Amino acid sequence: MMIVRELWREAARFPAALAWSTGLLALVFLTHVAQAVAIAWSMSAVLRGRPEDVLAALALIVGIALARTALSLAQASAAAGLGGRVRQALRRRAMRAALVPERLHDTDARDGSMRAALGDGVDGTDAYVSKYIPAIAQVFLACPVVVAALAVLSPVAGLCVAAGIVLALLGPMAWKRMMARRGLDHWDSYEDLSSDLLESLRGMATLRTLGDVPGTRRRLHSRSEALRGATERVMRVSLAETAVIDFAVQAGIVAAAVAALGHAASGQGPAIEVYLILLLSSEAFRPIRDLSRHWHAGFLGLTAIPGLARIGAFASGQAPEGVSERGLPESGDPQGAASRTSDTPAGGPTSGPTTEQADELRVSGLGFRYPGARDDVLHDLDLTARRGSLTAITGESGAGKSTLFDLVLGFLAPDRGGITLDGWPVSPDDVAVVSQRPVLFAGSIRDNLAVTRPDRPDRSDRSDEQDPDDSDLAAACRSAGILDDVRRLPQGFDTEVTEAGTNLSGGQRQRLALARALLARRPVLLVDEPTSALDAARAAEVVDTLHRVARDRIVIMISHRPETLTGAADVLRLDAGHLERSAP
Ligand SMILES: Nc1ncnc2c1ncn2[C@@H]1O[C@H](COP(=O)(O)OP(=O)(O)OP(=O)(O)O)[C@@H](O)[C@H]1O
Repeated sequence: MMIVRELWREAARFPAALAWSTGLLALVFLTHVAQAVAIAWSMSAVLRGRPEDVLAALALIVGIALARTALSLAQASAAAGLGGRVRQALRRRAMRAALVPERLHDTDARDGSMRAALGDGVDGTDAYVSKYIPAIAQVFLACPVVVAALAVLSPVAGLCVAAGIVLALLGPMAWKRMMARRGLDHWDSYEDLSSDLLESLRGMATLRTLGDVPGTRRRLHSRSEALRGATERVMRVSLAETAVIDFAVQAGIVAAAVAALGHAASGQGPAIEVYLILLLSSEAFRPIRDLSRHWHAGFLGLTAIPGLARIGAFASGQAPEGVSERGLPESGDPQGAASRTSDTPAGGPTSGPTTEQADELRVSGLGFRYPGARDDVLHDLDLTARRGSLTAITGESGAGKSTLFDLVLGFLAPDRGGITLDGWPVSPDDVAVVSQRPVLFAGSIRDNLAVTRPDRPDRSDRSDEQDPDDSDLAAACRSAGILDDVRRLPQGFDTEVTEAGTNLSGGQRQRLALARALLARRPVLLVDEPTSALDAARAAEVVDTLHRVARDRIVIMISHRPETLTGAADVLRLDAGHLERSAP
């Protein structure tokens, strides 16, 4: 018997479902015991030449079998419900923990590991939660009752069966540590393979141009060999546990059979008692056999527990179900976190702007150092960006420009100083951003644009061509210089964008991202290298757009291209974390 505390705690968050599933399992077990009694009765009736008792016993056996079928179906459904609710809670919690700004800066986190933990890792817990936990409860509810009944019939048989049960439960604990270690190895190998596979798929074009496809194939092959080896080692330990349990079960049954024969030979009671000792001693081990079966089926999944703990899937406290640890209902969008991508408004689509317009964004005495770094990235930065004209920031690679943006967006918290908007601390809801590498999602162009709007219509309510907001979309696209491109597409705003926007050019992606940010109607717009993917003519158009946009909102642009700096009210140069004014 193995106790995985994290999963017990999770299952206990659904006490009604757990009790229902366990109760039904106990009833199913009761039908097995009742059937054993009925069989013993029918056999002794045959022996005593009582055909009417034989018929009655057979009818009882059939009735019990039918009842068991119905109970087993209900139990399977209850167990699936319990497992499903626990998986849903784990996934929801893990997503909430994963989709936070801090993760953008977690250099250790790999997307493949996260995908593996959220997918297979969470699913892997199902067998333990839905089958193994109720089976353990069944052992403690049912076995003592049957052992007590056996002890009444034959104390020796009762003792033998009790000893077998104790050995079956405690024996496997002897190598619990080894199991945990091998389980950890297995999950690490699995995560490594998943991460490498995802990275290879994403970077296939680069790998091909670098001529590293065979090398990648070899790397993946060695990862998958490592996983195979780890899986075999894990399964060997799991099989050893099954062997110990089987040994204890068989030894217990044989010893009880010997006791039953002794009982018969000494003529201590009627034949039905001998049959009962034989049949009940076998039934006493049924919950143990179930336990062993479910353990073996679910053990591989349990190796994901450390990975799930790493990504924050387990509840830290004991908040009642339906209420998260932060006191928020566990439903709906995880705090808008999913929407906080690098080119959406920092507050998520549903929060909306706090104010449509503001006059001044002020950065005062801002200092920041990355955790574990030796030096500050930004040193006592002062900067004021005003509505009405564009503020440009330039500087060498690594000077700290993106870090400054992340601080304004609330993705990072300053160590010193602060950032205010018209005198108030800036909120993520005030800021929209267009990043260097805009992220587009699979869906139509309309969906990609509407993702940022506070008044985003429900997809299901949309009547495609007559969408009343099309004028807004068109205006934003015109301002971002992408409207003509969209109109030239076969289905206009309804043209499907493939995953990551790969069916659009880099410049089109950037201009769509700009249109999306404009639609967010936030008082502050941060733009990171908006022209890096554009030719000179397009770049000039986008910069003109930004100048226009800057008339009624605060716009800060990072740019390396000197020609884009012309006309900016303020051009600031970041040099190793220090800000200095530079000639436009
Ligand atoms: N998550 C992180 N952990 C530790 N150091 C980091 C992290 N992100 C960035 N840095 C470091 O902080 C410094 C500033 O990085 P930042 O990305 O802000 O520069 P940048 O001016 O935007 O560069 P670029 O123009 O190349 O985008 C760099 O030295 C970088 O190595």
